[in-house]
Amino acid sequence: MSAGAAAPRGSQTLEQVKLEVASGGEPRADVVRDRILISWRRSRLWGVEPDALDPPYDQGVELDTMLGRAARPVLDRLAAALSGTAMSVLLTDRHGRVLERRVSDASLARHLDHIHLAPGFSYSEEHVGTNGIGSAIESREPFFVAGAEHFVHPLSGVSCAGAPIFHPVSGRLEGVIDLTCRAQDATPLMAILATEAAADIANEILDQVSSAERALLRAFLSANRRAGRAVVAVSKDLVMTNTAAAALLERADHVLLADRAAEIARQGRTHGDVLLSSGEQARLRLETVEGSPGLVLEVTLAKRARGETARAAAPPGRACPELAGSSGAWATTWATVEQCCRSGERLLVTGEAGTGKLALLVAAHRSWRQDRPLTVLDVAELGVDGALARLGRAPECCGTMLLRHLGATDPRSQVALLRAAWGLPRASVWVAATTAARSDGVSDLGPEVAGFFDQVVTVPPLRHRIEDLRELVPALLDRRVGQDRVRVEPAALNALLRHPWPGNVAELDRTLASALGRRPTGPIRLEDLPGSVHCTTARVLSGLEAVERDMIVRALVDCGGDKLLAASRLGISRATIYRKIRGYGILLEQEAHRAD
Ligand SMILES: Nc1ncnc2c1ncn2[C@@H]1O[C@H](COP(=O)(O)OP(=O)(O)OP(=O)(O)O)[C@@H](O)[C@H]1O
Repeated sequence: MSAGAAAPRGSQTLEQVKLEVASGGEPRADVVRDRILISWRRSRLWGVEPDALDPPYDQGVELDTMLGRAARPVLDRLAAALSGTAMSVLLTDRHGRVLERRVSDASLARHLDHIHLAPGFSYSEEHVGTNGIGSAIESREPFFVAGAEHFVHPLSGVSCAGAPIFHPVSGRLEGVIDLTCRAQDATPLMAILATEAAADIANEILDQVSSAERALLRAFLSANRRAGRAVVAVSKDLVMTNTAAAALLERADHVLLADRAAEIARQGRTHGDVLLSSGEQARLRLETVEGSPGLVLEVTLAKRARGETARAAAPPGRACPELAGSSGAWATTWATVEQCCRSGERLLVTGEAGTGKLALLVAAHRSWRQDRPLTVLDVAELGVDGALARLGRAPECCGTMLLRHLGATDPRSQVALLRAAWGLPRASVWVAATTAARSDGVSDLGPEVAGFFDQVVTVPPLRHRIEDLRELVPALLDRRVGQDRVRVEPAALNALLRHPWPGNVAELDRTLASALGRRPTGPIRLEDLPGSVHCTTARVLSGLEAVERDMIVRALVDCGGDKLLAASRLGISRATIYRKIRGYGILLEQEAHRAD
């Protein structure tokens, strides 16, 4: 039986139209189905060649995964039902890599081997062009491709129908279930079967979802029914939002809320405030969920005076005049530091490395105690004995005493240092300390330390106030090369704005220094930025991997984003460069633009 969709329409054959698309032409839309035409255009952009079939192979297929376990009974049922027919069933991961194949017809099995439609091979659109698996992934919908509708000629002998499998709770794409047969045996029922099988697998996943996640889901649904306002559920791996929360929150807020909620919960509180990335101040109500480490949050915007704008409402004070940044989160932090400096309250400043903890304290000193001496004791550099000795001589200092990197020593020594500092006359010496907190908010301080301080403030990581980057970049460049001498081109700025900055402002400063090394007089372009900025992977790379990543980024940039050319320059295969691009999460120029 023929599915009919592959029949040529109009005077041109599908092959002629395809060749026209492959060479950059724009054929009449009525000659080929719209979805197929769009997919052909994507295939051309991926650099897929119509005559070649060269899917990359990765032998590390793992089936003892949530998807593999959920799919097994469905594959068994489907394979039993199709036994004796010339129809195959395949399961792939979310990147189109075949995980499992069931086929009872020996001749079809040989043909599938011939076209590499077998476990380990990737059938993503990026690698083999239009096909039921890769095109279902790209379109996020069931996708049927009949014979000659495949972009590459070697696949025109088969027809396939793929259906995406979505996680029933998080909505994330998990994989694809696909039915493939010889082109002449295709039937429209294939798409229906694949769609039903995908739904069955999603149900199996739901059954597998741990009881903790189910408890979280139940609590989320009940809060959603009850609250009538924005509700968010957060756990280590997932964030669920109701419609009101989805309208209120940006993607960056998800991390922000998860971090802030964990912080509030650690302090044993059920309410807290958070500054959203829009600049709106929001109030959080936390609900712990029995049987789950996840939390359900109700988010309410703080009330504003009529006519007041969000940005004006958020920062309780002005931004620090000496430092770059005017986001609400930064202004709030500065307001606390400034107020403590003014009143002499003893302050502990925590935050991830390089966020600007010391910079804030020094700026506060310059604003309010400029005429008095400033002493910075770096515990990491001086050691406990060195720092204690300097504190012993400190009574002459009637200004500001900053203990930097307090967590660099053990808890007993921390207390010894604080006792010594607390011996300084409070009326004349302002004492503050900084300590690093990891990205999960945990700091290296002993349990007694917080009790020494009047106030504790956490400097938000740069990724939580990423809008400040637009001010930080010119400020940091000015400091290195002088007023307005170098600017950053928009594509490069976009790449900087997309980077998560685990090393915060200090990492941004190093990145700009490295770019200036390449182009001292600017303007700084995308290709001047180090490899780390072009990548989205959160994995910590080994030294060798970092070198390899940088080489690939540089080759891609030199070749104007042409992956094939870059692969031949580097002497690696097309499949390898695609695998590396995906593995390192390398962001190409056109993708950086697309994010605008
Ligand atoms: N808002 C800002 N404007 C301009 N420069 C900044 C700003 N914040 C930080 N910097 C610069 O970034 C670098 C790192 O800042 P700083 O040393 O204060 O961070 P830190 O959080 O104290 O670091 P660590 O965790 O290593 O102790 C410094 O060069 C600092 O001058």
